[in-house]
Amino acid sequence: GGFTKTGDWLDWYDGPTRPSFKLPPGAIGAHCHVFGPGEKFPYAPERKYTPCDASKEQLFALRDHLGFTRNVIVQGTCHSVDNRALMDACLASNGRARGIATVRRTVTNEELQALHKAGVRGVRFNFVKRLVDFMPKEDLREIAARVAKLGWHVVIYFEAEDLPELWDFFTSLPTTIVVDHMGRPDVSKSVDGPEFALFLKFMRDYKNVWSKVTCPERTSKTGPRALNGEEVAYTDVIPFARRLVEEFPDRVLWGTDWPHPNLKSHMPDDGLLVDWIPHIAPTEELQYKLLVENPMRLYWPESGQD
Ligand SMILES: O=C(O)/C=C(\C=C(/O)C(=O)O)C(=O)O
Repeated sequence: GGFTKTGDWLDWYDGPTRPSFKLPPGAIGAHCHVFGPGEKFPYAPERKYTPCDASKEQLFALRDHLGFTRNVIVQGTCHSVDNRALMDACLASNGRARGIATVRRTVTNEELQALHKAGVRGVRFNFVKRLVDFMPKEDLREIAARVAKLGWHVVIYFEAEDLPELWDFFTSLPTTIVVDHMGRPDVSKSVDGPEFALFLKFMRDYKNVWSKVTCPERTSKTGPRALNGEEVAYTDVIPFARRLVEEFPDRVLWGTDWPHPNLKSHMPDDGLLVDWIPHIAPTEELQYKLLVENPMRLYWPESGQD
């Protein structure tokens, strides 16, 4: 167990525990990354951080160790618009991985077709300042309109305080929208406060908006071990994730976010992250929607059955 440190942030947790929570058959980890390996898939010169290498083989081994059947792999900003590592992992997965790519408006139709053939089903728009220099909104609108024709959706990553200014842009997108990490709520504020109320309004008023109830380790102030000694991790994030699961049971997704880029305070044991799921999805029905039905409908619709 434990972690080593390369570059400017912690490496992923080596030797994760086997979860005590039994994932339902067909469970899908709907947010993770592959990084490099750098000598085969070089990191983008314009990146704002250099990750540790995190290969498809290591991702698939973790998938099997935790008990997932499929993965959705999300392009990391450290690879920018070079989706080769993502495509390589999806193609190597025997249909068990789908991808979310990053593209510029100059992407050709042939490139989009190749991405689709590899298993890509969406693009990611990132509004986190420490990760990227933003693309112009008109570029993003054009990309969204083009990928909508492929049946793809748009994954958005932003910080809660930026939702008001991004509201008009987000609510004008023509596709399904999947929000990364609940829009990073400030969990020191009340779950019934005005800040999270805006996010709830986003999902209540726009039925095409989904959210990943992920990354408690990025927003929690109580940290990996509750200060109250309950031994439940990230207790301050549970009310936010649970509210979304219970109010929007058909529009939530979950994933480990392995290999957890840019974490500095600690590195979560992925097995313990899986054990967090029953705290936010307290019934078998909610767990099955979160982990199987919803991601299957969005990423493997052709498979019909779960
Ligand atoms: O892995 C995550 O989803 C979160 C982060 C990084 C990225 O998403 C990325 O570089 O693409 C972060 O918050 O640093």
